[in-house]
Amino acid sequence: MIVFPNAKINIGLNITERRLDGYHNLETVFYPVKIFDVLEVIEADELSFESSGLDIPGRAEDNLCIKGYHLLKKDFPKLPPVKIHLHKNVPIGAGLGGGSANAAFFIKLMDEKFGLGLDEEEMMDYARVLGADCAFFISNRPVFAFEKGDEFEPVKLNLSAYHIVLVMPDAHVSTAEAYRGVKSTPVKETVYDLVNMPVAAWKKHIRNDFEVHIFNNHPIIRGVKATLYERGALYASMSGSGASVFGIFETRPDLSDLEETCQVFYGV
Ligand SMILES: C[C@@](CO)(OP(=O)(O)O)[C@H](O)COP(=O)(O)OP(=O)(O)OC[C@H]1O[C@@H](n2ccc(N)nc2=O)[C@H](O)[C@@H]1O
Ligand SMILES: Nc1ncnc2c1ncn2[C@@H]1O[C@H](COP(=O)(O)OP(=O)(O)O)[C@@H](O)[C@H]1O
Repeated sequence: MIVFPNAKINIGLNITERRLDGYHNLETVFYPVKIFDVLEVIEADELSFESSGLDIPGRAEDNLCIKGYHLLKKDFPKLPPVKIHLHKNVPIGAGLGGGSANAAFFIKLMDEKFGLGLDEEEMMDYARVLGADCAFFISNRPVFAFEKGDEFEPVKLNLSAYHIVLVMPDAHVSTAEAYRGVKSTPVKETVYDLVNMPVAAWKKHIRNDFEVHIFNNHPIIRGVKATLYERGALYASMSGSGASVFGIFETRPDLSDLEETCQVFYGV
């Protein structure tokens, strides 16, 4: 069975407070975008994981798909071993939730392939164990996310009339690095309401709290955002903890100069 896990972008990201468990409470809107990995699972004699495409840092046994398998196996001991092949295309350390999407799609695939009978809420509970933004990819619809980024409220947001461009500069930001340097600030207006404004008004109101210190550590990312605005973006922002930056345009911009140093995805 083959599925195509997609990426997400964050529209607004406010870190509202540090929690007693070491995590942070946040507010953001998760929006799915059309950049895809390919994930194939077949029944096999033993459990295995292999990948092609982009190199995934870390050991195969730490891959979120394998972690997802062990998590399900605890509750479904009769699950047979599987061979997992992941073709990695979504940039890593990009703030695009690629690993989380793989894990969530793995859970959905296993549920369907082996008739586990899980409903959406149950699959989201498994996903939450694997990563804060993992549960979003179970429903994979635009949501306002709060608490650790793993509680959701649906939002009516449709950006299909726009041309979204995603730029991945030659920089890598780990989620842990991003949270270590962030300053939490209370929100005056919630992004749940702010996304109802016209996209052209977002620039003045919607911010990503990680940008301040990540731009200082990685000025190349600040430069990409500035370029997107110069080329006519209605709104541009780093996604999640970076390093990718997205721009929302009315029409496809010319970013051929950026393509020399960055990976550019048009029309996502
Ligand atoms: C920053 C965000 C924003 O959408 O996405 P990415 O940029 O990674 O895609 C998410 O909060 C990333 O969620 P996720 O990548 O699932 O994080 P996890 O694996 O659960 O946590 C990695 C580390 O980040 C920190 N962390 C994560 C989530 C959170 N609400 N508070 C935190 O402080 C913790 O130090 C944790 O050990
Ligand atoms: N299936 C996977 N795809 C990508 N990264 C994975 C996966 N499983 C585990 N990881 C680990 O998660 C880290 C973060 O990956 P990713 O989710 O792509 O980044 P981000 O949190 O910035 O969106 C990687 O450095 C890698 O070590």
